[in-house]
Amino acid sequence: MGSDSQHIVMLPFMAHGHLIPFLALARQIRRRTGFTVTIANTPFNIQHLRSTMNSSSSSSPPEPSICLVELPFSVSDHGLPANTENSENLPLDLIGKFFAASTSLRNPVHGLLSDIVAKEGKPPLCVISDIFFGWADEVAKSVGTVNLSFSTGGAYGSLAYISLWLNLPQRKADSDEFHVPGFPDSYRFHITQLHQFLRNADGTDSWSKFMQTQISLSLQSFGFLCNTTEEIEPLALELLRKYIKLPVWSIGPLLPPDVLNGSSLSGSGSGSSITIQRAGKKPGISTERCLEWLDLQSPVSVLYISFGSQNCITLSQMIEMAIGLEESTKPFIWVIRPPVGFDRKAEFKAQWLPEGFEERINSRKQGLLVRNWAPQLEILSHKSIGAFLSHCGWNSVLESLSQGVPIIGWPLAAEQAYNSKMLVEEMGVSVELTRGLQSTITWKEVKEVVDLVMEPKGKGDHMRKKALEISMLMRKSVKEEGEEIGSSVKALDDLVNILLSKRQENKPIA
Ligand SMILES: O=c1ccn([C@@H]2O[C@H](COP(=O)(O)OP(=O)(O)O[C@H]3O[C@H](CO)[C@@H](O)[C@H](O)[C@H]3O)[C@@H](O)[C@H]2O)c(=O)[nH]1
Repeated sequence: MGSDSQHIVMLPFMAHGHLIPFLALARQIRRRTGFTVTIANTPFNIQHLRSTMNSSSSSSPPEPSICLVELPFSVSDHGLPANTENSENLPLDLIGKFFAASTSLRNPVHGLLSDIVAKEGKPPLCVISDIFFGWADEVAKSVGTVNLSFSTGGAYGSLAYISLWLNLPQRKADSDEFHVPGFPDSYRFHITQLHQFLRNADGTDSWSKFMQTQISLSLQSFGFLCNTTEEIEPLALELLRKYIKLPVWSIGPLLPPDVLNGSSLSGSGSGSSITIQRAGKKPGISTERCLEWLDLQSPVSVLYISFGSQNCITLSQMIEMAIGLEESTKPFIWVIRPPVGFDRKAEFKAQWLPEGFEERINSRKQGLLVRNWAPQLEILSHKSIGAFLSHCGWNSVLESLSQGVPIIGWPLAAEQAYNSKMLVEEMGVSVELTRGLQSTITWKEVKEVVDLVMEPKGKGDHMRKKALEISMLMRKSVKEEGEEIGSSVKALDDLVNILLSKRQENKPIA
């Protein structure tokens, strides 16, 4: 597909779990089409994206540039403390304010799109906006283009999230288990799978109002993009299409190119031969140190533990987890963030863990604690990794499965519990340890599940086999050359062709 001086504008929500796949999609569009791609966001997040892109270009072949535009956004105008332009540092009680504040980007986005029209003499080919930015549809239409709503989740998780917020079926349920519109009758969701915001929602509270408004507006878009593939979520995509009544292009998994184009998988991972570019955030440990530590471990023996870019567990849950890990004697890497209720930027404190824990696991060479941020993809792609204890954020799920690594789920927020449900019930690549912050998990339960998955010739082997099959399907879906172009690459080509032909016909496409 040749360059045709077209321009696409992308609007991610201000959270790492959204910025990362948006950037991957921007790169994919740029590589595949040569179009100009602009990502617009608040100043902090633009700086983050800029440093991610700069750090990638040092060892990879140079990539065509993506334009980054800063939109004015003042946290104090919205009653938010300093340094909260990204969800990572927000305490739970301010998350609602943060979401509400995001609607203030509407006018700056309108200004940006109008400037593009004035400068280029035509509107951008399309806007691709986060599902939380439902207002972007009207803004796109007002300058004569279309909006595509992009869910950075998978198809199953997105459908559950959309339907739960729009219908609040738990309100009408007469038991803890209930049906969610859009899913077959036999699929039951449990009240404990809903985050407290959703559990408390009654349609009049501020969360319901935000979610119902933004999701409904998003569903008026020209189409819907989903970070998944036809191969790994065929049924969920069918259900999603039927439910939202919009064309859905599945253009994932959106991962750095080397992750899926790298050397063939062996065992649980592709080994450290893959160079994966991340950053923008400083790891709490150097990648070299992590890989050196992993090199000392046996293949498929290490448990990697992380709860993503913004979630953390409670102090008592951390203590039980630590005891369970120590008792299991299995090697592990654990990304430690301040427990719930502590300052999100607090320095690591030994009191968060049982007395002498770090010294003991260091002296036995059993574990490695990483403060705040780990080079996750590099870790997951190392051959010593046997499983990932994860909150089931969708990027973590895709990254884990792309490396054939099975999952121990501990969903905490957003659509994570629905992802976890699918990983267990549909894909057979995960066991759920527990869910939520209310869970009174004990160290014995931690040890039991870790043993179940990590013992050789145990359940983990079966899950690993399934995860490896999924990783192969992912590779197939992003194949860019040869006779069999992958389904996700075709989906992106198809979308671009539709947008271009509408424009050439000079038909109004909104
Ligand atoms: O120490 C860390 C922690 C995270 N990451 C990266 O950060 C991203 C985290 O994304 P994800 O696993 O999806 O978790 P969240 O940051 O929690 O993502 C939010 O966005 C996702 C996509 O919409 C949703 O699925 C989640 O529920 C929502 O919490 C991944 O790419 C990780 O590789 C690191 O590199 N190092």
